[in-house]
Amino acid sequence: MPVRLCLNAVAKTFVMHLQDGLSLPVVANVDFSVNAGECVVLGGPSGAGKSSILKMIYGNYRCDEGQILVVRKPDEIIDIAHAAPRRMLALRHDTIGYVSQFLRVIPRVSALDVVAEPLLTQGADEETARARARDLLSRLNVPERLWSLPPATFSGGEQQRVNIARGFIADYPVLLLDEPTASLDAANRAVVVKLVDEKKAQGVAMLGILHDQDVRDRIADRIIDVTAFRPAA
Ligand SMILES: Nc1ncnc2c1ncn2[C@@H]1O[C@H](COP(=O)(O)OP(=O)(O)OP(=O)(O)O)[C@@H](O)[C@H]1O
Repeated sequence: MPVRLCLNAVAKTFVMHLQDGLSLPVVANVDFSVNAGECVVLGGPSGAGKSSILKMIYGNYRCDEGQILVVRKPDEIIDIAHAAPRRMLALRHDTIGYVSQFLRVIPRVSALDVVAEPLLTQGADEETARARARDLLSRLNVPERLWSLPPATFSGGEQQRVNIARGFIADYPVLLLDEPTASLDAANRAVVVKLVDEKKAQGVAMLGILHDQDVRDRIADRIIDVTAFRPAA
């Protein structure tokens, strides 16, 4: 399967401006790639830099060195490390999705519309987007009586499942999974495993952080140990 995401010699150092410019090197020489149709999981102990790598790929953290190459179209490869903010926004719109456990609640927007929105912005018609949103909410066992309500008052677990539905609904060639199953029950963890399998079958390249050993064993095609990228002392 073709490569969709490739990190070359990536490095990140945090500079603490309020602490006399103290510098905290987190990762260096990060080299790996993710192919279409596979799910790669970042492993390693707490503080090793897994989230920092994911955040650099999504453009939340600046990448200090190296290249983060993503294939947007067969003839368009973009280096996220040097992408302008506008280009990064375009990538988030059509190329890279991010599924986390936390829902950013939008006031007065129903759960159904929160879930349908990423597909609508990718150009799907309203009927298709809402049908897919209903399907995902129902698969993730969000009670139908909640679909027309804004998720602000939902329980933590319900909000999390709305967020997962929102993360999986659109058709991104690259999907970042940031602890998507944290605190889900076994039945809903199994649904997420199935959703990941379906994305693999569609050729989506996924990179994740998953502390849940059982889910990791079921979805990881490869585990990359981030301690290998520890900066030299
Ligand atoms: N915005 C930031 N400013 C300063 N230091 C940061 C920042 N983000 C992360 N770090 C530091 O970088 C190191 C790696 O953090 P990161 O969250 O990437 O690790 P992780 O492997 O994802 O850990 P965990 O498994 O606990 O989530 C930590 O020492 C953390 O304190």
